[in-house]
Amino acid sequence: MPGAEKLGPDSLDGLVLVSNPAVTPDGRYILYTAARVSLATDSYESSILAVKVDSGEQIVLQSGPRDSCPVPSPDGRRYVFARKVEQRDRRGNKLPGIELRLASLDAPGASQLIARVEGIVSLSWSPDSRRLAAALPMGRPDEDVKEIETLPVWFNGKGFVYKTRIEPFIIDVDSGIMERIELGLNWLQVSDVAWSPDGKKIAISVAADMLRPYLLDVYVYDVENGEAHVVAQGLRGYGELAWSPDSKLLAYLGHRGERGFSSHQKIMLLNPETGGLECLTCSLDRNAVNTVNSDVRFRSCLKKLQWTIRGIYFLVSDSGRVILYRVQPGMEPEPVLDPGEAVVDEFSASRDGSIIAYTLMTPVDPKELYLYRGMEARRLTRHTEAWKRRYKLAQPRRFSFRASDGATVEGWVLPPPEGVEQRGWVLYIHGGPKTMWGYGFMHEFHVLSNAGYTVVYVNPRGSDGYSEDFADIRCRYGERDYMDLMEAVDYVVKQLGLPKSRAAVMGGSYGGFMTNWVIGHTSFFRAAVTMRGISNWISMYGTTDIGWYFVEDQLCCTPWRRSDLCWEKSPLRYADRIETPTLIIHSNEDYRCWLDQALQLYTALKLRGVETKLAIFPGENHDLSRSGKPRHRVKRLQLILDWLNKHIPGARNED
Ligand SMILES: CSCC[C@H](NC=O)C(=O)N[C@@H](CC(C)C)C(=O)N[C@@H](Cc1ccccc1)C(=O)O
Repeated sequence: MPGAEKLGPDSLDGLVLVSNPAVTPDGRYILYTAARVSLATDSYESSILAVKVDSGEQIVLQSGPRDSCPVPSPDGRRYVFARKVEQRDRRGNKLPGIELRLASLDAPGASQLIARVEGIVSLSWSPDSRRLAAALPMGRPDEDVKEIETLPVWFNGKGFVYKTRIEPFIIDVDSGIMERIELGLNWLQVSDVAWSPDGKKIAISVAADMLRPYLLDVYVYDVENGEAHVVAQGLRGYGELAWSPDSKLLAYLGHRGERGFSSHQKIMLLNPETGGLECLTCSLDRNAVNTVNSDVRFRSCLKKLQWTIRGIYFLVSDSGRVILYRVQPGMEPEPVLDPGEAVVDEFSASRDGSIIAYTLMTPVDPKELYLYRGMEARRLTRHTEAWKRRYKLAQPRRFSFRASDGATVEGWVLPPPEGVEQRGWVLYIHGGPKTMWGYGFMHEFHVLSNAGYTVVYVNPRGSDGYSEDFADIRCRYGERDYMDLMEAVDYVVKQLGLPKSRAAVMGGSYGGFMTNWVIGHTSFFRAAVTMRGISNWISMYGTTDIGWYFVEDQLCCTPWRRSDLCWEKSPLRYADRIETPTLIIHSNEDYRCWLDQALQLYTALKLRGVETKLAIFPGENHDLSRSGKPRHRVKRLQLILDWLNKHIPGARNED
């Protein structure tokens, strides 16, 4: 029976975010994190729980409130986890602080501090369960005047990183003694570490070229003699690594940059002896990672690929769904767990691959923990059930249409729930551009739909979930992607009967860029909300964490090479055409798309007399809508609703 309460902005309160399903290698326990959103404490209160696979019994391992990321040991007896601690330097600047702790699965509660670190990028147990390979960020910014000689200066979610190197270590878990693995590099950012099953080697993927940090080299470190040698160079992508069960081969998650940052992530087989590389998933022509958008996720430390005796497991984004796949060298990739119109969000497999723990979500179900065994899927938790019972959630409907160049474009409409009067509708544009809308749970969409707005969300060209060619809009931002979106608008008006005069457009990041672009090219929409967006590619280039290489790759220009193109593709260039009332939302620590992007648009609209408002969220970053402080998230949603309600009048008979 659906509940009667309206799902408003503050319905975030009490929602439990289930994440990090980590099965012990022997398949006896599944450890996971449950984080409760609390408006009272303005935080995510996270604890670590476990389910006994055989009995289904649930155990609280760490009651929190800031514990997450359990990583079980190979012998299945212990686990390490992260405890967030508040740290400040002498001047009171906030510093990220993590305690890496060790606990026993037989004695819930008790835990022992291993190390106090600034973050954890990657962890991998030694097969004897006595040591950990770790990639840890080292080096803090100057407390007062920042004296900077490197790039990037800052990084979204991390702050000033100009002195940070991400270095590989071996940690003895019982003594806490940390030993640095020397790779002989001056500047390095390790992205992953993987200890081989025979215990002899640690594979490390690392960026060593400060000006091209997207280029990754793979090293193999010999644990016995302490020597490291390069086995592959100049790879790209996520850089995650997994050893074959016989410790002879490596699986590498990434690509060779065939289509720059528009390339699909692929599972590549790397022979560390010969340096030979073979693509195992190219025939799929789908991205071998999960890129579906959702705003109900919590920190997870699970690997994105895992090699068991049954093969290499990984997720695939496909037409809004996320499917668990497996591939064996020399064979074609095969789906293992296709959830239908749903998303397998994260997974882990037992050593023999017979047990798979995963989280699953649908557009109307926030994430819960599931178990897959013997071809059967079983739900193990019900953390979100009571929350769900309070509200009425509408079901989205999928549509597709043939774009003017013949391609098929997919989208969904989420109407208001039964009994809620339709006020208007919103075209909501996703970020990336290489992410996808689909079957992920979007709390924000339900807030809009409960307020009477049908949400229209479309995967235009540039999106993920389709072929690599579909995702590749390099040098052509604002062209085919814009046409797909406006053709979708035409479709929902003509075919689905959405009212022409009560439409708004909104989006974040690339979706914020596109919102700015849309209002500079049409006055169709009554209101716009642009969030964490881009208005000027020239200033974007040099002010952000990834700007200097992402802009060149995607826009094909720099401020001094083909700058005319950067400017031609900048929404600010068309500011004199904008008539749409526009709410601009930005965070003052957004180092992905810096605040100058919002300020320039705001100033232009103000001077031109277009109705506008700028909301700056202090202490928040690019991820405000997904992991910002709960009260800020509520405030943000309220601002959006107020703007829509003001500019989309409920004039029902206008069309
Ligand atoms: C180093 S290449 C990856 C860039 C990245 N793409 C991921 O989707 C990205 O941050 N893109 C921005 C726009 C870009 C700065 C022009 C973006 O649109 N981000 C999206 C996607 C995203 C989703 C979840 C977490 C991070 C990014 C957004 O913020 O919604």
